[in-house]
Amino acid sequence: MPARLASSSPIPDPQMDPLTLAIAPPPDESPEQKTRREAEEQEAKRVSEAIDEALKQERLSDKKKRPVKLLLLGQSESGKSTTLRQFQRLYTPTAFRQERALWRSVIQLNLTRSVRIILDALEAQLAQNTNYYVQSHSNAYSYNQPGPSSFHESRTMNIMNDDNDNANESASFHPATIPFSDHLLLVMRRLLPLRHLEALLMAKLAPPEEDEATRLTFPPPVTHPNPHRPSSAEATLPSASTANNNNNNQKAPERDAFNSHDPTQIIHSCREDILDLWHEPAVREVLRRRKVRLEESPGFFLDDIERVTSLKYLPSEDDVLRARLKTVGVSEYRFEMELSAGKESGSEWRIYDVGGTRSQVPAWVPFFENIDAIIFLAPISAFDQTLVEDRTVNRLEDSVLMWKMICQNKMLSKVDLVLFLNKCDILGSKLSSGIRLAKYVRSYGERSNDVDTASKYFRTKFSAIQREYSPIPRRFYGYLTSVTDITTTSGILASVRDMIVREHLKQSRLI
Ligand SMILES: Nc1nc2c(ncn2[C@@H]2O[C@H](COP(=O)(O)OP(=O)(O)OP(=O)(O)O)[C@@H](O)[C@H]2O)c(=O)[nH]1
Ligand SMILES: [Mg+2]
Repeated sequence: MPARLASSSPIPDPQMDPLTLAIAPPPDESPEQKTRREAEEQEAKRVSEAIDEALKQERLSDKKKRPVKLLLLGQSESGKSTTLRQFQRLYTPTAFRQERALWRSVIQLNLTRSVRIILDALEAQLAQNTNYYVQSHSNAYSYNQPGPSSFHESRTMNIMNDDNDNANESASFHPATIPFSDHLLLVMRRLLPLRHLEALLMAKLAPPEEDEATRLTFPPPVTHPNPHRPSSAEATLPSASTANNNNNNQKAPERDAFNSHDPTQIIHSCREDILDLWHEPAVREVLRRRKVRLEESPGFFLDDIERVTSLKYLPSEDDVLRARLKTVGVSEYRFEMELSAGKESGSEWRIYDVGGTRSQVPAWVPFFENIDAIIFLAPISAFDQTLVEDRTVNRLEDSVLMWKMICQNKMLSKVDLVLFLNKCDILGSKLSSGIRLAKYVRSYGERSNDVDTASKYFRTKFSAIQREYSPIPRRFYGYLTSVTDITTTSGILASVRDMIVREHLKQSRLI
């Protein structure tokens, strides 16, 4: 920008600073010289003002072009990546549909893991059966002695698969045992290869230090010196961020990965046994007694065995939303929002999806800058669960602490907060199965143990924390969600999008 010229002064003041003195008119200036000088000064002033105006316009249009930035926060398994996938499904539907095939391995791993969890529970039960059988024979145990807590709640069952009739008879009175039919034992044996398959898929979809899949596709074949130890860079999720330009990954990774150990083949050949296992009443009883609630766990596909184990299985949109793939690091998803009438800005969006485990929380901070809105997910169904990374911490308490931390963060004081009280579907099934919320959340008191009352109670609590902890008053939007549900989530995301675009536009006009 050119320096502005001082207005004329016929007699220079000797006290003036050197710059003013230098540009002051000469003391002996003639009337013609004065006229010319004043015209030049006018012109310079006009140019200076034009430059100022151009800069202002440029700043304004930069701001208008600024992408809308949305950050997804919340603890691990709260539903951040699922929410991101819902955005993808709604706003880049073609890419989302094309990517479905890539999810097959992850879903196969999810299913295989559920089977392994059942096998583990059955083996533990078998050991317990055997234990009581041995005790009944060593005469060292009286059935009248107090036992484990489930002991008195359980109904009496027989130990089967025992060729000693007398022993079986005496153990049959023990309530902590559950009968295993010969067929069940056979099914368990025949499903053993799935343990190996789980390990094989894990080696492909997760780095060695992780115990869950963290990447969608297999790493490129053998560019790394040791193919069994992928680098940590490879461990980061290839991510939804590449929704529009990820087509290179689409060359059916399974084809080259397992020639002789094709997971699809292996899983398909186990189909009948998996079905038998899942529908066996004794298995359900073992799971019930051991409080293994697979239906409410991430990546549950046991109600879709026939479909998921078919040789031509292609994941549906719903499957992709229900699949579990842990986020490591931060993934960015960019997309163009269709322009609608009257919306001159906010067409480019960037959504940041972060990993939610505790060790990853510090990595969120750099993404707090220039954010338009945050969607914070609190899974309210987790009131009776603890964190995977720290079994001493209750998940609901952790969500509340994290919510306080976000509300009171000064860098975020002007950011709009959207709260998704998520997993309401699981909350509903837990409460209707008889689990009492008040047992875990004392302040819930005598309120009715139903999903409507409970979710509204949580909304009031989270909203009060927001009001109390925000450094300055701000806009807050709270929703009760089940983000795996396509119908309800589409409506909620459309409202959230409209709100964010409206506020983004207002900010652009404030410059
Ligand atoms: N039933 C049900 N399942 C849900 C809901 N939201 C998410 N899930 C499932 O919960 C699992 C975890 O969800 P993610 O979206 O991976 O969780 P995240 O917050 O991204 O977790 P990290 O990546 O570890 O931080 C997935 O299998 C989802 O399908 C919900 O509202 N209801
Ligand atoms: Mg995630």
